[in-house]
Order: sequence, then structure tokens, then C-alpha cells
Amino acid sequence: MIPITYELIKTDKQTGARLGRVHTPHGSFDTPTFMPVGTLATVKTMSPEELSSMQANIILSNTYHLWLRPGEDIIEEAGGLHKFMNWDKAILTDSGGFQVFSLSDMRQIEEKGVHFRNHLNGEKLFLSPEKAMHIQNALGSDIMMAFDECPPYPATYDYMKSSVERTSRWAERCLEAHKRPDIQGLFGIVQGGEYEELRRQSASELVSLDFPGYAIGGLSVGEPKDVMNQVLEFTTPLLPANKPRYLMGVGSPDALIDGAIRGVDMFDCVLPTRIARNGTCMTSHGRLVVRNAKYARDFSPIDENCDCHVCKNYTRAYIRHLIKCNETFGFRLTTYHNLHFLLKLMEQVRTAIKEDRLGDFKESFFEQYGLNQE
Ligand SMILES: Cc1cccc2c(=O)nc(N)[nH]c12
Ligand SMILES: [Zn+2]
Repeated sequence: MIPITYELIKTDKQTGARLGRVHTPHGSFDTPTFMPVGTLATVKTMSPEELSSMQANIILSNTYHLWLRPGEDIIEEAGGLHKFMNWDKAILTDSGGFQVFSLSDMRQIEEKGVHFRNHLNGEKLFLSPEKAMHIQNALGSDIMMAFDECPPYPATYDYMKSSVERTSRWAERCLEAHKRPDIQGLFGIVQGGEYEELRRQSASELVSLDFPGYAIGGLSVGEPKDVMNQVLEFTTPLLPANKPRYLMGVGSPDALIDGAIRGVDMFDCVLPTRIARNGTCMTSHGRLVVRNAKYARDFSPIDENCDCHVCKNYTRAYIRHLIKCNETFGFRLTTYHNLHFLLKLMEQVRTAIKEDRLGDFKESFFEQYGLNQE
């Protein structure tokens, strides 16, 4: 029994975007979709009830972080991550490789795995494909990610080639070590940087291993937007049309629309929750830094085009006041609005695909958001 299946509903006649549905043991979700990030078993400042109220149907958590705190054994004893955090819809966990590369300084990559220091206390640690599978099996996430290397940007062709080949060998070891393929779906992660030949090699090696879904890794690591779009252009067609495609770490409203147009189904990014905590909001007219003095007497909502609970009941002046006083409720309000904004945006993208007008939707959204067209 394959725990994760993808249903292609239709393709947008104006662009390559696809409307689909992903089925998991903890419910289904329509795609293209945005997945809120809950690294430490919480989408920071949000309750599961609030996430459900904004129609979030899948959230992320993280192998590396939960391994360090509280430890996968405690979460396993609690009955798994869904029970531990009281979230009964779908959960996707990243495999920890990326976090090791982005969080830890001393690290040494070898065939067996990665030696590095715990970013909290400096102790020496070792993470391998087998360990990453063991942790995710203990967490019980519906979608697990293979243990991959996400090379720094830019990387030489030669370095990238050997990294892609190791990531493919690690992917095989993940399939070997995965204990619960009947209830947890393991996704392969395509690497290869901006090199089309290496993206082809990585995709064909991973597609031959027949994963239930595929992620495009190695992007949103500092490359220019047009490089990301080019890589997507020649990578998504390499992936099976009957399986989900997940672009890791992406994020901004324009990148979500551009990714959907190039055939991506799933996105995740810490952007909306992270900028919310420093008082920056996403609105239909671009970003709004609500802590700005000019909003001190502004009694209008964050975004007059938004129908979220925050925009219906609270003003910029009040939210600015809370943020300036470092009041937690202020961060809850900006976080709720930002997540709702991106989830709503993806709903508009899905409707535009249904009506064969995603190209037009992109034009009008970019215009209003203040993004100059290329
Ligand atoms: C979270 C994230 C962002 C961006 C890229 C990556 C990647 O290449 N691999 C993994 N495992 N995670 C990633
Ligand atoms: Zn709102």
C-alpha cells in the first residue's frame, strides 16, 4: 500500500501549472499548496486550531531539531509527532541534512554521513541516511525526506557532480533503512545546482528508485530568481507527472506563483512566520512594516483586501503598538495574517488553474504587489 498518492486534476491551459490532490494517511490536500513550517513541533505562536481555521492541511517539522530537542524517543513514546503536538492532519519532516549544513559550523562530510557539532552546545554529532530514517520513523511523519547534501551556492561542476552521486547513493540507503514504507511516504530530493546535466542525472537516478514523491532541493540557497526559474523549467519535466513535486524552502508570493507555473505542487518556507516576528506583513500591495511610525494612528486593517480574522478585528495602530512593546499577541496577529495570506494566495492560484487563467492572475497579482514584470 503506497501511503502517499497524487491525483492530477487538470493543467492550466495558459501555463504549465497543474491542479492536483495529494492523499496521505492523515488526510488530503489540494495542490499547489503552501506548507507552514513548524520546526520544533509548533508553527511558532500558532495553535493547531488556528492553523486549521486558515485551512492549513499539511505542516512541516524537522528531523535535526527534534532529534536534539526533545529527542525522537520522547516523541515516539508520546505516540508520534501528530499526537505529541495535537495535529491530526498531514506532517512532512525534512531530513536534517540541510539544517546541518546551514546551522552547524564544524562539519565533515564523508560517504557514511556527516560529522558536525550540535549548534546548541557544541557537542560532536553524526547524522547518516540510516539515522535520518530512524528519527523520521520514530516521529511518524506522513512524508519523510531522504538524507541529502544541499551544496552551497555557487558550487563547481565537479563538486556538484560528486555530491549528486553521493546524494543518490544516500537515497538508496534511505530506502533500505526506511522501516515503515506502508504508512510513511519517503520523497527523494533532486540536486544538481544550476547544471542541467547534473539535474538530469540526479532526477533519473532518483526516479529509477521509484519514490512516491520528489523534492527539488538545492534552490533558494542564494541564487538569483531567474536561475531558480530556469532550473525549475528544465527539472520539473524530468519528474513523474503522477507524483507530487515539492520545491524546498520557497517562499515569497512571486516565487510561489512562478513555481506553480513551472509545475511545482508543494512549497514550504519560514519567510511568512519569520518576518511576522519582526513586524513585517505580506499584503496584496506588497510588504508592510507595521512597526513603522507612520502606522501609529492608522486604524485600518493590515490589508483591506484580506478577509482573515486579524484584518477583520484589529488595526495597524494596535498591532504596531503590540509589536513595539514586544507583546507576544502582536506576533501572533502578524503570523496569523501572513500564513493566511499565503494559503489564500495558493487558493487563488488553484482557482486560476481551474479557470485556465493563471497567466492573467500572475500579471494582476504582480502589478498590485508592486513587482515589475521581467
Ligand atoms: C529545507 C531546504 C531548503 C532548501 C533546500 C533544501 C535541500 O536541498 N535539501 C533539504 N533536505 N532541505 C532543503
Ligand atoms: Zn489578514
